[in-house]
Amino acid sequence: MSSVPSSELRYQSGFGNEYASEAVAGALPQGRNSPQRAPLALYAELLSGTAFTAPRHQNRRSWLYRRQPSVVSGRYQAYSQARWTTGAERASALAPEPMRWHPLPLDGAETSGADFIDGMHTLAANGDAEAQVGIGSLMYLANRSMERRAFVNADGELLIVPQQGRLVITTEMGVLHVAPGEIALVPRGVVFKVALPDSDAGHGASRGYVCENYGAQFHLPELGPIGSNGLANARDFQAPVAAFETEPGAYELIKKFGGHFWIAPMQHSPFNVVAWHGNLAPVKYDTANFMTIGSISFDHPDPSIFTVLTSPSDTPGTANCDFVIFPPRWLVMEGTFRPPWYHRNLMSEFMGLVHGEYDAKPGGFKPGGASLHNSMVPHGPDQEAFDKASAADLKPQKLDNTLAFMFESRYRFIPTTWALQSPALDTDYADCWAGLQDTFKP
Ligand SMILES: O=C(O)Cc1cc(O)ccc1O
Ligand SMILES: [Fe+2]
Repeated sequence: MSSVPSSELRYQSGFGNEYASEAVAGALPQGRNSPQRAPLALYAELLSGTAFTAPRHQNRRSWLYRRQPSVVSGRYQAYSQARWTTGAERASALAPEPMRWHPLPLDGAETSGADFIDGMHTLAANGDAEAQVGIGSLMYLANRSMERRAFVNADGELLIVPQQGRLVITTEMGVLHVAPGEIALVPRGVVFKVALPDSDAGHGASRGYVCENYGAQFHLPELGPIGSNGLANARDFQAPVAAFETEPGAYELIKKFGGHFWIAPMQHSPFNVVAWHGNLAPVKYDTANFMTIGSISFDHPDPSIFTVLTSPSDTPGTANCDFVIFPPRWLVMEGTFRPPWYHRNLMSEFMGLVHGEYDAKPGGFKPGGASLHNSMVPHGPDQEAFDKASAADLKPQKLDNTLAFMFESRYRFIPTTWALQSPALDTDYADCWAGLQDTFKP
């Protein structure tokens, strides 16, 4: 990729703004998108991530100026990736139980020789990609970089949350370096590949979480009374600068299309975009830049104050998916039980832990694990957390060195058969609440 050393990597700042970048000076047409002959004998190609007629504030599209248009590729054949399923599997009734998975093993059969695509596993999903509704909650376990192999997803955008191992995400629009603690968002239809520099250097497998969003694109939440600053600030999102590969030779392009996988040979690199402009772009974001807001008086606020990105549904305020983080923060609430309350919610909650401890489950929820509390399934702090927080001296306390997150959806998540049969399923999860005795003192 015009091999850019990471120290020289540059990014464009912002979320959903009009970016513009050229890897070769003069490659971007000026004053129009589609001149009779594009500069430098490039082909102009439009990539739209929304309908042409989507309202202006939601409309996302970019113009790519490339050495050959995307349509130049070999024919597609079926490709097998049985662990990456799409949408809700409804084969059997699902018990209304809280569910949890231990960290998926990094040295298991799933990982060996797998790259980011082959190592993807759907744990739970809802909705239907054809209907452009719902999300999948996935985990990748991989130890091999994608080299002359690229991927494109027609079924949704991918929100990538690395948990172990850095990622180098080469996209048509340039390169993103993404480390645990950071996230990346790759729009539907953008071709990319993922290299695993830590795995390549012998530091073991790479693992992380992915939200495959079949619905409306993620955008920043409204801030309401918070005002014009705070939470994830648009400025802290980083889009790549244009870069293209120069090495000749063949590629494989894997495509996810209608829940099925396809593979086509290409005689050239799909990373051949010399310049681009527009507001549809992959981005990365460092969660360390999240301006966290909390209660400075009393009570535990709703976790919606931790929303980084939201994918709306057609019911206002009732998201297809909210991406919510639980970052390091101070707890200062007075006269308050500080961890999450016991609760039953309309919304369904899939959670993961990047590192550290989660305050509602200090022992049982491990980095690389996952939990699922579907709509109206009761849950809350485990006994250890309840006992500690009920007796705690309420001086200011820093929850440090931690990053949990939640994919929260209005639609119930259906775990996959693979996830239900996995040895990582924590069949004793509900025991963490079993000791909460009736201590009523009338
Ligand atoms: O269940 C959970 O751990 C997630 C969560 C956290 C919180 O602070 C409030 C509500 C909620 O669902
Ligand atoms: Fe919850």
